[in-house]
Amino acid sequence: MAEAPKRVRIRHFARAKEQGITITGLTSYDVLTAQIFDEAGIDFLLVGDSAGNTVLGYDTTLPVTIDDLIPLTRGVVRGVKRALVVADMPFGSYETGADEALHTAFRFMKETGAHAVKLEGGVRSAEQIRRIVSAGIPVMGHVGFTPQSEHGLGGHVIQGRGSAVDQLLADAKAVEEAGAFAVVLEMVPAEAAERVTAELSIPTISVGAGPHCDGQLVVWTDWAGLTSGRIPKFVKQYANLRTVLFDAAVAYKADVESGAYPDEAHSYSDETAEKAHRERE
Ligand SMILES: Nc1nc(=O)c2c([nH]1)NC[C@@H]1CN(c3ccc(C(=O)N[C@@H](CCC(=O)O)C(=O)O)cc3)CN21
Ligand SMILES: CC(C)C(=O)C(=O)O
Ligand SMILES: [Mg+2]
Repeated sequence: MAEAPKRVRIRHFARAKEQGITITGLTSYDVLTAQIFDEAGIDFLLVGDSAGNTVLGYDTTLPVTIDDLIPLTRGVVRGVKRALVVADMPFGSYETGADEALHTAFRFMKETGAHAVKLEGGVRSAEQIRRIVSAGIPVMGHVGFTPQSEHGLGGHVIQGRGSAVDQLLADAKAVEEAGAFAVVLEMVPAEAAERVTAELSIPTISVGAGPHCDGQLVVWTDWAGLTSGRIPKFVKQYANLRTVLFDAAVAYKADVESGAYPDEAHSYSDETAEKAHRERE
């Protein structure tokens, strides 16, 4: 998306699709990364329930609660001037029906200042999306591989292969018809994502869904080389923060143990001694 908008709004998502301008998103879970990504011109920040993996150390997103995500989302909102902030609704916070979904969306909007919410599921979540949108809250959909149903789907399985593209398309269309302003396609073949993107009027956002979507999104800790262990095949690494921080920690420990840190420049002294020191210089 061009730098132009002062603040990214859902109309800029629609305009980007019309004009063929690609939308860029990253996850964020704290104020410092939000400031950096916002200054870099990233169009939207998702405070993902992937925080379960990246912040809280769980193996899946299933244990993540609304109360876990609210303070993280608040931090991200405080860090942005331009980017649109999307709050991810966690597992167990919207599935029982439209009332529960709207109640959860209200909590995120009132308690965090986020600009939109996201929830997983196509046909099965259409009533929830419709109700939240009718209350004036923008919704981002999420179809294809939906991590909150990882056990139901039987693992990290690519969705929409072969004839399963029909179900993918039906889910994406249900999200669009329910009033969502954009839809995430996660872990689907590039050809299937291309077809969905062509058939929808709202922008598609790829998470491992190839180059033909209207936007791209990635979990920032994977992309920056901070995540330990395996990262999904679709992630390209743009930095190696794990090595940067490891080397810094090793150097710091060595300096502390040798007495090289803290030196005079990084210590306070008595005021009068400090003044005398300055006068000597
Ligand atoms: N750190 C992180 N990155 C993510 O992309 C992410 C999360 N956490 N948590 C929520 C979901 C879960 N997602 C995932 C998790 C794992 C794979 C993965 O390991 N995929 C394998 C192939 C499948 C397998 O063998 O398990 C791959 O190599 O792409 C993909 C998406 C995407 N989301
Ligand atoms: C992977 C993205 C789409 C997500 O839902 C998350 O980060 O929680
Ligand atoms: Mg999520």
